[in-house]
Amino acid sequence: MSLIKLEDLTKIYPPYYKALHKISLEIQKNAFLLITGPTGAGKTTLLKLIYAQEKPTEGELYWEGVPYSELRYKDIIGIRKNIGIVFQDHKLFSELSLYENLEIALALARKKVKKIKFFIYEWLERFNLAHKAKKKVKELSGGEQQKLGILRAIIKDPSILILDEPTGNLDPFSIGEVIDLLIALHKEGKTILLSTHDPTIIAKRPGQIIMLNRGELVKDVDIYW
Ligand SMILES: Nc1ncnc2c1ncn2[C@@H]1O[C@H](COP(=O)(O)OP(=O)(O)OP(=O)(O)O)[C@@H](O)[C@H]1O
Repeated sequence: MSLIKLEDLTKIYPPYYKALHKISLEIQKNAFLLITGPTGAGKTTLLKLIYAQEKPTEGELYWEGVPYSELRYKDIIGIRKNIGIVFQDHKLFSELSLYENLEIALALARKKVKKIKFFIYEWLERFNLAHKAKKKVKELSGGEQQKLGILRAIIKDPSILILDEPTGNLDPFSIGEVIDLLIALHKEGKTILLSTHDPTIIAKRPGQIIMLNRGELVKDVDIYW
């Protein structure tokens, strides 16, 4: 059974803007799915529907076979515990340090960690940010903030990572670093859903690539490339 199934999903924003039109897709556990397509194509909307942040106008989503429309609030909270999400505008606490942002992420996820300082520094090291641990987020470059946004999503150890354009502000070197990290996390068993325009990431082909255009799933790019 697929982890997440989308069936004929249509999303219309008021008054009548069709952001997605009859999208059907199955996402398996441990998939690495790249969602690409031009700006305004519906990529963010698709990820919001999967995260249950928006509801479809028509169609249905299934989580391990259970329709989203039958999920109660507490079930949705349960699902979200398994998901680490990286927003386009990363939503970090800019007056707090990198270390404090990660500490808060762990506390909010109610993740108990022995030797928390060591744990956080190990992750910062893996992202090449340990030397900046005590700096305030507002003192970081845009790219460093994006890396921290990804790290904050990963540190609570979710089984699924949803990343919406996570490399928008990054230089080519940092994009390479981030994609290699995501590939490593995928090998460790994570399911990764990533929306991107970035040619470097698409060229790496870490998994299945789908393309949206004006809300339509125009092609499974895997078939053509
Ligand atoms: N809350 C909303 N209300 C009305 N229209 C919306 C809303 N959110 C998105 N849209 C519209 O739906 C369409 C799809 O938006 P979406 O953000 O999903 O695209 P995208 O592919 O992620 O674009 P980008 O690559 O620029 O982030 C756009 O035309 C957008 O203006």
